[in-house]
Amino acid sequence: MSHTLLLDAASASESGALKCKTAFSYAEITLEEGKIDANTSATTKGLELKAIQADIAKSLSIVDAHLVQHTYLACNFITVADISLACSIRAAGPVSSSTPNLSRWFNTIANHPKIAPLFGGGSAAGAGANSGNGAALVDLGLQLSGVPPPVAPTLYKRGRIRIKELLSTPSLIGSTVTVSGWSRTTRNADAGKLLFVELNDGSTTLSVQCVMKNTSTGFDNCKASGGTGASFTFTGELVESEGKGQSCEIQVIKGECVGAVYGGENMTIGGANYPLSKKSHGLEHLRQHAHLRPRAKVHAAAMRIRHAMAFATHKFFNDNGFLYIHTPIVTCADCEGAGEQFGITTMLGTDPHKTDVKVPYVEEPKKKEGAAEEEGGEKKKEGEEGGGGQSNKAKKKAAKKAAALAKKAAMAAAKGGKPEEDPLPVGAVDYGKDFFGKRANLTVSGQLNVETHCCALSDVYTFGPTFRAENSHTTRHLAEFWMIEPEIAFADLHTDMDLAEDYIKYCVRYALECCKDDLEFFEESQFGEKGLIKRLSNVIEAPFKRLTYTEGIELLKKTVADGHQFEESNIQWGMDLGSEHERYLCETIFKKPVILTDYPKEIKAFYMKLNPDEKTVAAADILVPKIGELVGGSQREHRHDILVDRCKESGLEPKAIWWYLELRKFGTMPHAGFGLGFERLILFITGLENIKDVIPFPRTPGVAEF
Ligand SMILES: NC(=O)C[C@H](N)C(=O)O
Repeated sequence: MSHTLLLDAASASESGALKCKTAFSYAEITLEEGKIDANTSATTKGLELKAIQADIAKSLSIVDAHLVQHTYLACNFITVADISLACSIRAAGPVSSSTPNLSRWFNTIANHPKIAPLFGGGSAAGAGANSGNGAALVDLGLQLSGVPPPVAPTLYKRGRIRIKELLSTPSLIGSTVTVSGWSRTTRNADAGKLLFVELNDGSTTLSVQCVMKNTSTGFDNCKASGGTGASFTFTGELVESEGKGQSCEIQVIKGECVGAVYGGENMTIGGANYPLSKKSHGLEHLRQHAHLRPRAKVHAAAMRIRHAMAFATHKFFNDNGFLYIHTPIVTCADCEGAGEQFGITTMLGTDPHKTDVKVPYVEEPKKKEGAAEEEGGEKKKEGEEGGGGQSNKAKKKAAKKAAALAKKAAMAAAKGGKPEEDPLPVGAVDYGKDFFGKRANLTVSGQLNVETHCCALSDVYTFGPTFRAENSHTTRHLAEFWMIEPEIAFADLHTDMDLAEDYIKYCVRYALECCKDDLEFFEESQFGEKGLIKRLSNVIEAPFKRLTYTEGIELLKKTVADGHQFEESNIQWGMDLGSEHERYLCETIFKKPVILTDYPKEIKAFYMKLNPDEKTVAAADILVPKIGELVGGSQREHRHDILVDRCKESGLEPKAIWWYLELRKFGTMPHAGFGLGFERLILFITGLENIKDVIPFPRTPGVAEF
């Protein structure tokens, strides 16, 4: 591994402190034998062994300090820097107990499923290290998408440092730094000669204390800030803190109150009417101030985890060779067939107070002069058809024509071709005159669209907002929510669920590794969950329980027979399980995530593959403690004729999705996919209870204020 490459990778790290003199020469020094490897550069050879060892120890302690706040060396994922240093350390011998973070990091790298076999099980003292094996690197997946360029900001940095970086870089102690953010609290001391500002910039749940003396530039301006919520920029020296509960603080040289809080009477400076004052607020109060709630620790932590999970999602799928497909938000197909879509139209105009809005409707067909003649020579005088009157003969003819058209459309649909449109009933809203020329809706799922790309690009996923106009008032439903929907080619339900389980476990592992501070916050918070980190750790340790719907029903029946009461205790095969049943299975019976498969076809969507028993479909739901259903997926019905039948059985017009049916005509193949509700994943990870608290601006019936 080239040193230059390694140093480049390391310099992409947030901490420049990694660029020490010989840290990366470590690879080439056999410490145990006390001699210098023959490949070592001349410069290194020239150094005294003792000096080298001291330098290495110092370098490793810097790396160790860096790893207090970072999972990996350079990025939030394994890079070439981690692999190379891990290979070197493995070659050199056990990691010293004086560098516990390095030891934790090494174990993480060495136990990575792709690296562990190369490391002979992950022990630093084990045999069989193969740090320079090209084939092994191919196996690591590094070649699949190439190695991304290092993130090396040159233009946008603004000379300020984020508080997370500041608090995790001990080498900054003694240097001059600039921070910007919002005050959590401000406090005067020493008869007004000192000002303490607890500053947070959203990069971490922690704040940094900024101490201003009356001799610092901008003291009076900062003192008149109005307190909690004001925005500041401070420049000063980072020093070790004497106070309890914080490692360092900033002795401010120059401060500026950028935006004061005008929460006093008549918009004067003051905190009286600032809605997010210092005291702790309930979640409902925060929801009512959705524009300010990112300032609250609980929402900020939820948003950081939301970001991390979005990033982890893209990373997981990208690194497994999936392509991200942007499926449309406007659609004319109803994927779930549940009639719960939001329609969109431009026919109402843009002025909400306009009084003369007229929605076009389908009128009775008017007879044109000459047209009647063509159709039967019944020429009428102008005005005769006024009032909607048609002669019996004309009516019959129109009906005959409509019937013929309908037959033609049905035939075309059955064959899978693009049908001609049916004539609309008189009086129906004429969406033909609307923007898209037909009724359009906000999508309820990207699945049908993403399947088209699966049928060419193999493994794909979509991740975007979806909309359901259900009148649900629960803590688990939103009218606008985000869904991740992968679709895999040449795959059955079993592989589909393997993917879902891997993906969920990856997200949990990612959160445990990269969102430690925020998870600890939720563990402690009154709104979070005691034992959260343990619950999450358990999720990744054991396989999810898999059983069929039929087996699940039997277990629930037994539960009722044994005396347990559900709100719905009449458990019957064929019923749609309620959240109480789903939660009982995973929380009480199995105490872990449960994958329930093979549901009755009547309660599932038309596109799910009919099983050989012809009663059930190859569907699967993943039920998790606290939430209930987190994932819903299926193997898709890829046989054309059966799909058309299932479509009709479900009361859907095959012709409305003629293009979807055509996929089964041209090179069909087994494929499968699932949908995971993103907000439910965030509830699962944070331990929060209400879905409205894990999305910036929740949309529920009657609520779209912000
Ligand atoms: N992609 C999927 O399988 C998700 C499914 N269409 C749903 O909306 O729940």
